[in-house]
Amino acid sequence: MTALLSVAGLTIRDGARELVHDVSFDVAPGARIGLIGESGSGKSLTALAVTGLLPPGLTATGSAVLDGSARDTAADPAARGVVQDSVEHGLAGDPAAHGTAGDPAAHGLVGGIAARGTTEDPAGRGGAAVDMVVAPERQRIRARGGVAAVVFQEPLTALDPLMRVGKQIAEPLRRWRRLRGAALDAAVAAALDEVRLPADAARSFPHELSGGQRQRVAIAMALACRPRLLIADEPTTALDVTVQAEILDLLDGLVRDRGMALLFITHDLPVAARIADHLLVLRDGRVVESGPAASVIGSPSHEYTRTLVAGARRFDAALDLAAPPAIPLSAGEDGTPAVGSGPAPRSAASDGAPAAGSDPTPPSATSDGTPAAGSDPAPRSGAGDRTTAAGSGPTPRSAASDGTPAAGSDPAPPSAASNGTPAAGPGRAGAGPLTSAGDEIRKSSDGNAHD
Ligand SMILES: Nc1ncnc2c1ncn2[C@@H]1O[C@H](COP(=O)(O)OP(=O)(O)OP(=O)(O)O)[C@@H](O)[C@H]1O
Repeated sequence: MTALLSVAGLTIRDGARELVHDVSFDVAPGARIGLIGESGSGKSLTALAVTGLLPPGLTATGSAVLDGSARDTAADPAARGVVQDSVEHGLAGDPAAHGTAGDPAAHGLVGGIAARGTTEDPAGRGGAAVDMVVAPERQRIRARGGVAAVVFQEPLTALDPLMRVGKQIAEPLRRWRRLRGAALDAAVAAALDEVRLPADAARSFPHELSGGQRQRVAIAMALACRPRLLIADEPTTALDVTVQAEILDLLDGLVRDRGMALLFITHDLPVAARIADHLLVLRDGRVVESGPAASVIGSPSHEYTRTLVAGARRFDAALDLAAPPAIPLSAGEDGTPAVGSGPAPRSAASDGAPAAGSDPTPPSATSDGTPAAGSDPAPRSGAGDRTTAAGSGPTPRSAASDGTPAAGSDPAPPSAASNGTPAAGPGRAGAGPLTSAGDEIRKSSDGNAHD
């Protein structure tokens, strides 16, 4: 199967200084790859290089081929020759355009999608493979629009502060899918609905939305281009922990429903374990370990990965210690139901998005578009070896040589709190339904090695 993204020997330099060294991996259609590593390990630069958005001053060698040739031409306008062209607004999510790209202080750089606006590809070459390292900018722009879209950590700077979000979502739909009038309005409403925002959120300005709502808008904009690969660079890091979990759930569902491939960048192992099938562990600009998430987590072979896994286990163990005593689930003597015995009421999402099935909650703007009284403008600051991604064939990787649990594993079983409720990690969105890889973090903490 042809890879959607094939990265080979990617090396990124700042003058003579090597920031990313000889990184290689493939992302097959539908694969979910987690790129994990500590701050400064080169995750964001890798994402920027593969989307052709490296900041000025940095150079890349090697290749990063985005291949749109396998696109579904019936569903994909780009494959019919209508492709994205350029960043339209000064504030569109192109880090290079802001001069903030690569600035470690900016972390996620700027949020949103990598490119907006559309044009026609007169030659109808939207489906061609493009090496994002060496291709001319015009070709890279096409590939960004037609094949891959990016969601960054901070959505606010991706959004034009003076434009209602509906108009911002409409832009790629209008230009890219050539929708107009009622069809365009309906598509905007559908895009908002897909990210669980009510239709009248379209009339809000970005500052009238919460951070989670803004990230939903950025996701809607990214998906409007119908990309086959979504690159998400720490998309939940700037959000509080409950909102993180909701955005992760949303991304998880959208990627599944659309059959997209996902390159998910995070420093948070449980988050990566939850959303990715295959992990690449990056340290000091090098891939030190890669393989199916379950085996990387269950039997990490590199000392650095073992440290990451041990750290995640310690979080769970700490929560076990802090868990409240068990509360009996039986009814009280007076017949009142015991705490926790009833079904949890459905509530709106903590970022203000309505719970599935609930009535849409009006956003903070009134129907005429003016900010609602009391609406609170949210204060925001702004291995050298080739890896085959999940979905493109099994990657052999070694288990710990003697089969013993990883160094630093805690003896305490962290799999559930003492009252039987599932453990949840502080400061992370790993709570909730985990992939089997995520479960490995918990299971392997009982001292059993897993493969
Ligand atoms: N524009 C730039 N010029 C020079 N060095 C840069 C530039 N951008 C990033 N770097 C350096 O490259 C290295 C990798 O940075 P990168 O932003 O990719 O790390 P990261 O793993 O994404 O970290 P974080 O999780 O903190 O975003 C760091 O040492 C960083 O200081």
